[in-house]
Amino acid sequence: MPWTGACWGRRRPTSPSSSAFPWRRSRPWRYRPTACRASATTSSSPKEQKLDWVDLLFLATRPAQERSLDLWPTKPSTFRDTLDKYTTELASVAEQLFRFMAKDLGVDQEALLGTFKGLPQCVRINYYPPCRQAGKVLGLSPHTDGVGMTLLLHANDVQGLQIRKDGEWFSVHALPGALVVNIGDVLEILTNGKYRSIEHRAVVNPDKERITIAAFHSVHLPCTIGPFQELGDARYKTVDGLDFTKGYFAAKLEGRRYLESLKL
Ligand SMILES: O=C(O)CCC(=O)C(=O)O
Ligand SMILES: [Fe+2]
Repeated sequence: MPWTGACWGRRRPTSPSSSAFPWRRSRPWRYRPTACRASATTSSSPKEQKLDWVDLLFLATRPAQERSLDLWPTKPSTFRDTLDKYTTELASVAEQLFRFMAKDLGVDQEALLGTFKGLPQCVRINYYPPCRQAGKVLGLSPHTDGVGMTLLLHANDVQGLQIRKDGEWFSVHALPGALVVNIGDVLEILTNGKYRSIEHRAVVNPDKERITIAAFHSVHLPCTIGPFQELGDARYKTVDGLDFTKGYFAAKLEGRRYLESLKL
């Protein structure tokens, strides 16, 4: 997403120790409010407020000058290099997918790619600890991604992603090692609703920890986000890229979906 820097986030009330996240032993939690979404799930009353059952590490990975390397873990020693290589490969996958989509839609490839110029990218590494009362918590509450496209890897092949269709939740059974491609709000606007951004959430496993890596591919700022003219009468307002980002987070904090307000 179009944030910069990095953050250490803690989004659940208790925090059992874990060998999967060695940096947790060496550093206290650190927050950079300007660089992360550290909000808890919103609800009508603070008493009912629930926190997501997830520990997360959020890092800006592209463009390279946006990286806050001081916040990139140094343990294991392969972490930085591996993340660098992995995210570089993912950016190429995202570019190819954007090209295929443009071809499929009959819109100019370069115009579509121009919105994502330089392939700005952030990564969110999610660690969902097991929870005996899994039915009472959510790993990640329902949301849509405020980006073009998210590539999600089930790093330890434990399932838990669900999508909402026609008001019902369905489990996604990701193939081992496969990337799940999530369409984000920006692509829904650009494609005039031909590609729909999907509402999703993560549930927690009672016995197994779950680790996922979400790579968000967001717009290049400054830009404007609006439907391609080739795709018929606009069904969404055109909005400035920065205003979109602000609107997305403001609405999210209030438990609303910003995209709805952009529909014509
Ligand atoms: O971990 C998952 O299954 C979903 C992650 C996700 O939706 C996100 O990080 O935005
Ligand atoms: Fe998501």
